[in-house]
Amino acid sequence: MTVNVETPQDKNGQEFSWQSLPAAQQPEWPDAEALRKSLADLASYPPLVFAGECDQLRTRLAAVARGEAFLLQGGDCAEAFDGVSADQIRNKLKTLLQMAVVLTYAASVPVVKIGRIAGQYSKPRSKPTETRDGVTLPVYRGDSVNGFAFTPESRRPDPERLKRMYNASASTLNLVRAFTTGGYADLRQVHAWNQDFVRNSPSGQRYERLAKEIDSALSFMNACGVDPEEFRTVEFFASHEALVLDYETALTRTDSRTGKLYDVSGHMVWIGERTRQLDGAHIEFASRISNPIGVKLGPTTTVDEALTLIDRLDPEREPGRLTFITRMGAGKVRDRLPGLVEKVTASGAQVVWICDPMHGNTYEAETGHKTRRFDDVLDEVKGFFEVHRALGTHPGGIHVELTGDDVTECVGGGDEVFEDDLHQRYETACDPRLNRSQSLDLAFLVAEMYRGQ
Ligand SMILES: O=C[C@H](O)[C@H](O)COP(=O)(O)O
Ligand SMILES: C=C(OP(=O)(O)O)C(=O)O
Repeated sequence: MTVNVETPQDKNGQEFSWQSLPAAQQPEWPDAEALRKSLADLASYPPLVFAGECDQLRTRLAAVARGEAFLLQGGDCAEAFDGVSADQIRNKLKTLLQMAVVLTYAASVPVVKIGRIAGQYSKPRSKPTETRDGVTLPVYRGDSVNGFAFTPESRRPDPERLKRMYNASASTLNLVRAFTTGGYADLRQVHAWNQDFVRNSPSGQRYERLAKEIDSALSFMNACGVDPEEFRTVEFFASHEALVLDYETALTRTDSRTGKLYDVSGHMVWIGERTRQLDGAHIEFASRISNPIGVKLGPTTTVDEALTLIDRLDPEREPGRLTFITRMGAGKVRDRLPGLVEKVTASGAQVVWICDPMHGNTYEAETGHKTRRFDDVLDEVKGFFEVHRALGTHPGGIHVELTGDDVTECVGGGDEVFEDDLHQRYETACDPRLNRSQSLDLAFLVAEMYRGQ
């Protein structure tokens, strides 16, 4: 399978259709010539993923849409260039693998695994600027655009960063591929993933008990002569928000097999709540590429918007093409979700429904930290399951912001973090993430809900 490397114009040398439409949340690059050079370089770089892999993911997501599998999508709120280290990548992957094992074993369902990884470097923001002690600077928009440090130099958008994003994504993906296919993700390693964790965490101990059961099952199968390849490697996909369209456009290429466009910066990309305007560039972009697409749906989404998004993004009604990632908030999910699911289902579309229980549940703690309560996260997932149960539709998965490190960014969980603890390890560059223990807690609770479904 090959993908041609073409410049980011269509075959007639014209701009792509989305390039003339209004695009929300784009950086104001101060140096047009530097931007042009960066994008020309990016357009000459090899693809990060192959079109055939994106198609494979679409097939897996079709199984989720049919109710035969569950999607686990998770990772950092914002990846950072200085987070591209073997330890950090391994910890994130380990957490996702442990969650997937819990879900697969405890809920007896195949789990499709997608990281918010190897490309999640750009952030939409509520305000274009940030003010501290009377000084106002451009807001941090992710490492792909500017620096987190609060100085004029650091906050100046720099298009060289787009190339750093490509390189950081390439290194990350390379290591992820090595971990998932090179022995680390072998199911016989279920204990090893937990080794540094088990002694001091209730969820780690619970996981250890489950790992022992898996071990016995594996030994039994081995004794019976069953040792399939699926136990040795893990299929893992990369996703990010397609936000900075200059970058995504430079990585959009024509698949030589089919002549179709693919965004080869990640297997799946999603369009965020702040950029899903029906007449905007992001939706037009998503409608032209053939990757599996996600769209975030917040509590103000109308049925008409959802149906129009389906017409625009999934005109062929192809299961696996479109994933709706709902992020209503714990207090609204039971009220806002049923109408959408009911009308979309009645329209005949077979989308994947997954729940992002993070973005509708953010609040500011008294300490000034942006945080989320584990109980709210859990309650939104519960509400999501309740709605789908009542309508007889499939609760297809979860989309979570998490890290493999023991940060203190969200409050609650079995190994409880209190608001007063938030300052201890508050390391996110944008929104608060579940730490490893909270992520495992969530996986166990979601597995119970799924079984109950
Ligand atoms: O991750 C989501 C958004 O980028 C984030 O919630 C925006 O945060 P802000 O409201 O601090 O700009
Ligand atoms: C910005 C994000 O979410 P939303 O678009 O739902 O606010 C995100 O998932 O990083």
